Amino acid sequence: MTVKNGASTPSSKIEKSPASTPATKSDRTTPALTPGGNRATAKEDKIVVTVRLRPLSKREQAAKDQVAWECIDDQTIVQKSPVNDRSTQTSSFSFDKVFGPASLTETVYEDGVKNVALSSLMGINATIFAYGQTSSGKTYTMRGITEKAVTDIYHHIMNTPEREFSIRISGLEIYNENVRDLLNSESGGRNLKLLDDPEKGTVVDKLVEETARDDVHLRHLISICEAQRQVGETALNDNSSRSHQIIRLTIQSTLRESSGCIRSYVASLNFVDLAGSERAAQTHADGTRLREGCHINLSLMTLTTVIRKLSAGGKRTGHIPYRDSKLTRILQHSLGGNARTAIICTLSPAMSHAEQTRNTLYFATRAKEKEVARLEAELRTPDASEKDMKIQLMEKEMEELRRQRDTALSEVEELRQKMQQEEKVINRLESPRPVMKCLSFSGTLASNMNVKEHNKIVRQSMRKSSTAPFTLMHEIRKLEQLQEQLGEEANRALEVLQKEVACHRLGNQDAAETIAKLQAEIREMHTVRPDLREDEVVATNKSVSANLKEEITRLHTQGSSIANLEEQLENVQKSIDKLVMSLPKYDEPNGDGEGTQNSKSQSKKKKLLPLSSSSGANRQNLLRSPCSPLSATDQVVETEIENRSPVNDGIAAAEAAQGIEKGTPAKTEGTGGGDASSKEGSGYRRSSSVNMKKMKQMFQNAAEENVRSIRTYVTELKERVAKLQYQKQLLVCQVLELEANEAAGYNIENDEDDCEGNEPEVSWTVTFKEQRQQIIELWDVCYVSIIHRTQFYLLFKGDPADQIYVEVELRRLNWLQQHLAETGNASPAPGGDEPTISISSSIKSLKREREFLAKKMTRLSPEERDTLYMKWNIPLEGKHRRLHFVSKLWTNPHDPFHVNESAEIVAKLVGFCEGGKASREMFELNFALPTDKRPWIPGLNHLSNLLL
Ligand SMILES: Nc1ncnc2c1ncn2[C@@H]1O[C@H](COP(=O)(O)OP(=O)(O)OP(=O)(O)O)[C@@H](O)[C@H]1O
Repeated sequence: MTVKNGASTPSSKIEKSPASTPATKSDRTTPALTPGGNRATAKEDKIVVTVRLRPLSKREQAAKDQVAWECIDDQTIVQKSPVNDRSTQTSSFSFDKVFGPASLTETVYEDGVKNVALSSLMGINATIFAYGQTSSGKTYTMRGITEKAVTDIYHHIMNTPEREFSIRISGLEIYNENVRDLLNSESGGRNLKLLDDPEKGTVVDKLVEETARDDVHLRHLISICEAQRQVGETALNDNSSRSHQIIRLTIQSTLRESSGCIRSYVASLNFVDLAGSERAAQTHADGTRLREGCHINLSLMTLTTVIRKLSAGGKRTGHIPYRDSKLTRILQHSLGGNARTAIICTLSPAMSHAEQTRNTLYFATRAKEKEVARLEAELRTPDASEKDMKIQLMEKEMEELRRQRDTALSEVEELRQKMQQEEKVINRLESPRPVMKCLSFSGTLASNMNVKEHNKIVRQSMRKSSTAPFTLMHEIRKLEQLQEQLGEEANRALEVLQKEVACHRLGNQDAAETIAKLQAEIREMHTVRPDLREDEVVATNKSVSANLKEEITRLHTQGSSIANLEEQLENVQKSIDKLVMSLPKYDEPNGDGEGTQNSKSQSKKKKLLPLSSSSGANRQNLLRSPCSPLSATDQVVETEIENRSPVNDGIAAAEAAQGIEKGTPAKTEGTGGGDASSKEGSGYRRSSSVNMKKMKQMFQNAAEENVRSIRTYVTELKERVAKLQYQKQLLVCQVLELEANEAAGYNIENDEDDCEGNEPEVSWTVTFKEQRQQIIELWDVCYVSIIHRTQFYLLFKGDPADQIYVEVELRRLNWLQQHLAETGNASPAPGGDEPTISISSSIKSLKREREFLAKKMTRLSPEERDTLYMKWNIPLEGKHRRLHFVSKLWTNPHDPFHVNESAEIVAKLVGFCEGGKASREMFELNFALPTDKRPWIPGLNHLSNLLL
């Protein structure tokens, strides 16, 4: 925070009763801190308070109302008063900025709001309030401000290609302490509940939150909120001046690099258009007495009280009544803590409204006092710049923690050895011989009693000095054990799995090669031996089929080992989960910057999983996994530095407040160590200056990071297993195709001929797109299972390694299409073992599948369902809307957007879409189902029969 010295504000020269204004109050104590703002650049303030004076309205002009206020410079507004006015009321007010009647909203935004609003892009919560009496211009100002903020936000996004942004929006209105969703027209003004979330604070239950696709979409959603509020106005008459509107943007951004680091910001930006302030003022005018018939706006009153209490700053203010109203509960984190706030107080210039205007200015003054109080409190610390330096030191120390941890561990090791030696010395002292030796050696001890006393003192002093290292060592040993347990278990399991997967991959490669060979042979037969007789072709087909069958049998035997493999993967997953559960949760400071002494039960939990030097081998193994390109500690450091959420800042603040000295070992006193402690092992003293709590946190983070990387690795393994399974099934398809051709007496079409004409330079990407589109269209005409489509679509996205799957799927579908065309609606062969695939059986299967998915719609919340119904034009009041909705999925193969969305929805319904990892999780899920539970995949009925 830069503080400019000096200049008194212009207001101090004009004020009639300076003592009553906050400006002079501050001037008296710390002249550099006038709220008017020469003190500091507004952009650095946590609360920026500005006022905007609108022009006289037409109505006021018509009523010949007089202009009562004047902005004499860009920070001061004064009341014009008749010459003979002897009132002692304050007539001059100073703020960060004062905007006169000619000011544009753009200027108000640029000078009073922009910096606060844009801090939300850096992970700092920000709130913009418009406060003022009815018709003073709150909505007028707030609309323009919101519009400009949206423009700037998207401008920033465009200019920050290295980060990926996501913006979510929600809107609500608080009227008469009822919370109404402004984005959900169907809620019919339902009062939403407020819930206390231990992590997020107060949350509005069932509030719709939409993700904005782009700026146009975001503006559209904002306009829906505005429109909803207007609907409410008509229905509730006067509610515009009594209701508060909050539009909340949640802005999240992540660095687009595959470093595996979290490196993300998330913060909310609230635009709050408050109710007319005269409601609160009326009640104030009467003290706390309720005026009969006048409905008091509880939220606004509480907001005023909260601001007043906060403005008492360093003085003991006691309880801050955030919870007394819905508005202050919802905005609690934006009013206190590390959030940034801009308050725009809108004023009518009319003489007839002078009193209300004055009340608004008092409110603005109190709000600014809050900032002044904060700064004063900051200045009361011995040296503000020293505090800044401490924060910087802390940040630097984050980088050094890894090194310090290693140093600490090796020092502990040294200490342990030293102590062992000391123990030996003690033992020698306790035994008779060493006593004699000691006696004879020193020659200064007069009696046996003296020797005993001496030994006792030595022992006591050694034990005292050893208390802290013992505790630390004990702690570290426990951590090492846990770490080793995790490392060994995971490494052992992974090693086995890696081997098995490699074997299976080899086996399947063999199979693929066999097919390729067989196909080549067939091609040869057609090209080299055109003279081949039909019966010879059939015979050859049979042998091809037999070969493939052999292959399938082999794969089938592999099936059980794949199942084993999956089981083992599950076990690894479970043991990892168990270990993760056993990881202790460390106390974290709360948002108010106070170190939370978490519940006793938490503090009783087991301690940490460190990466200790002695478990270096395990650590190396774990970190060598493909998903962990950075060392865990690097990641922790980066995450902590990047993630400047108020909570994290709170940690730093809390520690600063507790006066934790970092990197200044000499100042730290060992507990119970006494002189002996301070003399003994300076190495340990250095390590003990490292904040133990932080060090533990580092260990925990590192261990968790390892677990995460193992998890990712296991997920990858699972994916590979799923692909192997799929490959196996596709091979079965080939046999099926051959058999069908054989039964129909066809020669095998050499589809490879199609490929021969392809220019080699045609890129796989282009081919993939074309083939996938063909596949999508064929799925549609063949009534293929939509779960299968979803799986395939999400799993095979154009990776060159997918080529074989895409080609075989295309081939299978071509065959299926032909087959369906030929069999038409043929019934199953009477007495036949295998059901014939027909159009009607496929349609039936598909219908059953849609019914199954309709039931799965319960996986979505009612709000999610309603949003989807609206989007997909399903009447919300329809009786069978779930089925109606599901029946629309995967019905338009020509619309890529439709296809993509259908796939995502189906994936979600089946339950493998969480965390946006549909493609990873979905495949295994499908194959995890017993084949008899997946009867809807045409063609796979055959396969399962063959496989069983
Ligand atoms: N700075 C301004 N310049 C010109 N006209 C303004 C300005 N501010 C407000 N107005 C006009 O004054 C009228 C009242 O403004 P607005 O509706 O924004 O007030 P409000 O404080 O939101 O009122 P309410 O509390 O009833 O919602 C509107 O017609 C608006 O166009």
